[in-house]
Amino acid sequence: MTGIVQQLLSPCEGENNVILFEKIVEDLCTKGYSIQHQALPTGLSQQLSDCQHRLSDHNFTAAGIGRQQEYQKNSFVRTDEICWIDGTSEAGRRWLLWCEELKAYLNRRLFLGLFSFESHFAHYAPGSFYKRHTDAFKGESNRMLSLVTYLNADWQLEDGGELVLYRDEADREGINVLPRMGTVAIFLSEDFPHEVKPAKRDRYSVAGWFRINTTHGNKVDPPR
Ligand SMILES: O=C(O)CCC(=O)C(=O)O
Ligand SMILES: [Fe+2]
Repeated sequence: MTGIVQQLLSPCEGENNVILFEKIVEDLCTKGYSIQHQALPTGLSQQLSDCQHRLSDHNFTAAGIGRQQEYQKNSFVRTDEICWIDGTSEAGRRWLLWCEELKAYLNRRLFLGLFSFESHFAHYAPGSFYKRHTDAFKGESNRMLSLVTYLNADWQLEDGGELVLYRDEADREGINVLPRMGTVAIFLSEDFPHEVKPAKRDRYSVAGWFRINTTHGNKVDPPR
């Protein structure tokens, strides 16, 4: 663990993280994905939720698909709104540090060579969705691991809005994940098509990606 991260964590929080991170490692090795409930350190989900609610509407923009020049809004595919997390808020900083710690742990245990992390708040208004998609295409992207955490208290089955994670292209059934406060879903970005079903309530989350560095020759890896 890096010094700065260690300083900001209580000993107990550090230990809990290691137990959780090890479960994630085991799941990633055996299944390629991991779903963990009440995974975030005490208070962090609530802190993120408060932070997201304090952000006003103008901080959020309609989400798009694709990267850089190919980036485009496409309301057939997704209708959520997003706001990137840059670490200017206390909640954002704590979240980024936790993800940094997870990244270091995964690199140490699995030699993944994860290099950077990017994440955003997302808001799905009632009826919003994100159709079946893959976060990275084989050989084309440097997104290696996708991570989502949810910020919705008292979410019930009838509220809809599940994340459905498909084991491969042929899988039509999938694994359903309710977007409940503190649940974390993490999966190999290239291997798991997934979708967000329309919800009946406002659905709040943070989605993020661990990336490897694809800088080579004189082509520098862009930040996003
Ligand atoms: O919110 C979720 O459950 C998943 C979001 C997602 O797939 C994405 O932002 O790429
Ligand atoms: Fe996705």
